[in-house]
Amino acid sequence: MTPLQVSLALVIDGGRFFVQRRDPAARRFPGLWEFPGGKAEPGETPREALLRELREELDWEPAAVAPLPTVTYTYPGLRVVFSVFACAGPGSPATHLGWARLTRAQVAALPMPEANRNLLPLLDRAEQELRKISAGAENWP
Ligand SMILES: Nc1nc2c([nH]c(=O)n2[C@@H]2O[C@H](COP(=O)(O)OP(=O)(O)OP(=O)(O)O)[C@@H](O)[C@H]2O)c(=O)[nH]1
Repeated sequence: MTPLQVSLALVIDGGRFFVQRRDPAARRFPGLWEFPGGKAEPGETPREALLRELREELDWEPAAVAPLPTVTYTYPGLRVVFSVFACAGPGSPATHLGWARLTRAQVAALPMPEANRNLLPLLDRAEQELRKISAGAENWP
């Protein structure tokens, strides 16, 4: 099974994570909550796919991006490799979907696609990793 490469953003502001609600008419996971992101196109790196999806979905560009460990999850007939990034920056993501900025505990209580249970431990690391790059790197404003 060739895995699907998906890039996801844990967008953090004030200790809260940005989540959006899938279209209730979507074919897969209608009405469930998810992190912004999507499938990589051929030839794209995970980071390029992330930035493109954020631009397309949210009209937003993160000022800081910290890679987190990759998570693999197998749905019936579909293996997905999630490249997860902690993201932060000024400005407000804009989406026509329902959205919210929630604490980790609130995110954990949401109806989400099954794979997202395996992403929850990364929420604890996300802020820590962003702090590291803000301490050392030039990609923080
Ligand atoms: N963006 C996003 N995708 C997720 C999450 N959790 C999860 O299992 N996925 C799955 O990862 C894939 C993301 O691809 P996508 O966002 O480009 O796809 P899509 O839902 O628009 O189209 P699809 O209906 O063909 O799956 C989907 O299969 C989606 O169901 C999540 O939190 N965020």
